[in-house]
Amino acid sequence: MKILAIIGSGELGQQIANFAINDNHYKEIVFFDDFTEEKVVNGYPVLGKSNQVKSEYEKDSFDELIIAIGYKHIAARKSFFERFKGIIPFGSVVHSTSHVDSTARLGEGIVVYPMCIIDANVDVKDNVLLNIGTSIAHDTVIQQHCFLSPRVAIAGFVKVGECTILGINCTIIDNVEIIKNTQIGAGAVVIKDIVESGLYVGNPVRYIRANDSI
Ligand SMILES: CC(=O)SCCNC(=O)CCNC(=O)[C@H](O)C(C)(C)COP(=O)(O)OP(=O)(O)OC[C@H]1O[C@@H](n2cnc3c(N)ncnc32)[C@H](O)[C@@H]1OP(=O)(O)O
Repeated sequence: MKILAIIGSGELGQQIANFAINDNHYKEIVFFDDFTEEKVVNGYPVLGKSNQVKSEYEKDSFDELIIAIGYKHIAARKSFFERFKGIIPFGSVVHSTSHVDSTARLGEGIVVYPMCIIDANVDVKDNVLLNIGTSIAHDTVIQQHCFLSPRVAIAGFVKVGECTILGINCTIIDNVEIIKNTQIGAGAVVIKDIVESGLYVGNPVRYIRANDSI
């Protein structure tokens, strides 16, 4: 079994670390974090800042990398992934209680929390996080760096653009396309294409403002 490095030792990183160990995906965890001086977080060592990731990889301190930066900093999520792509191998954690159809494709660096369903021909691109109980129906594509909150429900043939944040319990009907850098609020219902990036809420969704987290 391998050693996983996680960038970000906050709550998200700690959750991913626990899934990775308790669900038997990795044998050890190490953190990198630009914002803590702690040497150990939740029992896992912090090896340094993000500028030490490459040198620690070269010293064999870990095997694979995952970015644990959440929806409040989605641009940083993307930028860390791009900084290390092709230099450090990305890992993934797909919780064993989730169902992934054999025809689905999962990218690098993805995290699938417990009790998710990823149906036939779904394409989840690199560095996407699916939070607990999210369902993605057949032939849907989730582009890179997206953050899906708990219990998001997506119907078939949907296209979600990169760096999109889907709020808890939102619903997207079939054949809809959502442009990149969009944020959808909690419990919202998307019934037609979203062609302008921004923040949307309600049922059916309405645009409220530009998206500050992108
Ligand atoms: C494991 C985890 O925890 S993962 C994270 C899960 N968390 C989420 O999914 C959070 C999703 N966030 C939301 O839904 C937030 O309400 C946001 C991002 C949509 C907006 O937050 P804010 O920027 O603080 O907006 P604010 O509260 O000022 O609301 C702006 C307007 O939108 C309305 N509004 C905000 N959120 C919603 C919503 N989810 N549904 C309907 N209307 C909403 C407000 O009533 C307000 O309307 P008004 O101007 O007519 O009074």
